[in-house]
Amino acid sequence: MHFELKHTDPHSKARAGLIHTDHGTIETPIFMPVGTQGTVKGVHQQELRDDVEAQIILGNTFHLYLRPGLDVIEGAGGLHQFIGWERPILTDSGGYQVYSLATSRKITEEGVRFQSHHDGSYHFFSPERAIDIQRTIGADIIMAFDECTPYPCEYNYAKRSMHMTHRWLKRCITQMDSTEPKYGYSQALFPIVQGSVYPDLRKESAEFIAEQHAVGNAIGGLSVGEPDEDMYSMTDLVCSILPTDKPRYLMGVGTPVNILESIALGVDMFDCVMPSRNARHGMLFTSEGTINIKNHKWRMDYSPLDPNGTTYVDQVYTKAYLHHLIKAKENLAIQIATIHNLAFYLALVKEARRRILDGTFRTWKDEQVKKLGRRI
Ligand SMILES: N#Cc1ccc(CCNc2nc3cc4nc(N)[nH]c(=O)c4cc3[nH]2)cc1
Repeated sequence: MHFELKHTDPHSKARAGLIHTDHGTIETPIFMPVGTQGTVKGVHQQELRDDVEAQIILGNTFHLYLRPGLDVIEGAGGLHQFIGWERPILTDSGGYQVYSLATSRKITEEGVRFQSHHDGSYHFFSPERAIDIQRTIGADIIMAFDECTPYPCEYNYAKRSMHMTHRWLKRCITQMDSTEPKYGYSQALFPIVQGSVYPDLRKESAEFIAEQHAVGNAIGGLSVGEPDEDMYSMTDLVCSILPTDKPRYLMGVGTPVNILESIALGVDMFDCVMPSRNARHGMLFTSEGTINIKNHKWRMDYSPLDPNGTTYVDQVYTKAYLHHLIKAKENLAIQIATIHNLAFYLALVKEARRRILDGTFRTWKDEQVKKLGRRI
């Protein structure tokens, strides 16, 4: 994997680039739809490719390891083969999911012991194990095994947690360097910056991660309940330290406004369950603001989902129809709403990239931020 920085906006820290992987090239800034269990819920891989125009999707080590299990994925020849997705995949290492999902978990220097939320069985993830599991899943970009520091937390807790993540990172790098890809294409390891919302810890963590000279770097421990201002200030500080010639991935972010503001701070990659999760609850992101399609006001509104929408669902289906489907709890409702929201996120970052390249990003971003926050 290698990153080509094509252009940096003169009026902000926004960048446009290309990430070259063995499964194809990704244009940055990019949004990565989340396919936790090997599927972006409710959407076919072909729709992801052709209608959403997704360039890379996320899988999840913690979930895939528990179900369907590594034997099933390895037997298929890796996750790309198993799910029929030929473009790039990134897997998160499980650090965040163990912390947010496992029934019980015990963290020691060695790793994390946890109980499956499916059947109560006990499991153990060490940094080495997390790398081996991601080798078996076969994603193009894999994440270091870290502790996502909870928010809020005391300074000393954040410091101890960050230093353990740094020790775990060294173990991940050693394990990565002493193992090979299993399916014949290369895999890249991204380290993850921690340090909670403490500037001195964030600086120390960003400097430590930068010293590892990885092919890409992630910013973790954010979008965990902290105020947006803290997310932006920590992101700005970390991006000012991370190398400019490597992609920066801000994990778990976020709303359309969070994404545009973070692009302006120098972030290149994003993932968030929000567009797909909101879709399942009837919350649509549109060019004029957010819509709750369950609201009675849409019952006889025969206008398209989004007149400026980029995919066929935006033109073919009306607000009234989707209102009916979601009220009737029809499966098609989730499919239409999810394709719409994901296409909205991909179109947003695609337009941001175009604006960065033609030098109009800053004013466009400020206009968008005003519109996107509106509820209609
Ligand atoms: N709807 C919805 C919705 C649900 C959850 C979220 C928060 C996602 N935030 C988030 N994901 C993360 C993953 C992460 N993975 C790892 N390995 N490490 C992190 O520090 C980390 C931090 C994260 N922060 C945001 C929106």
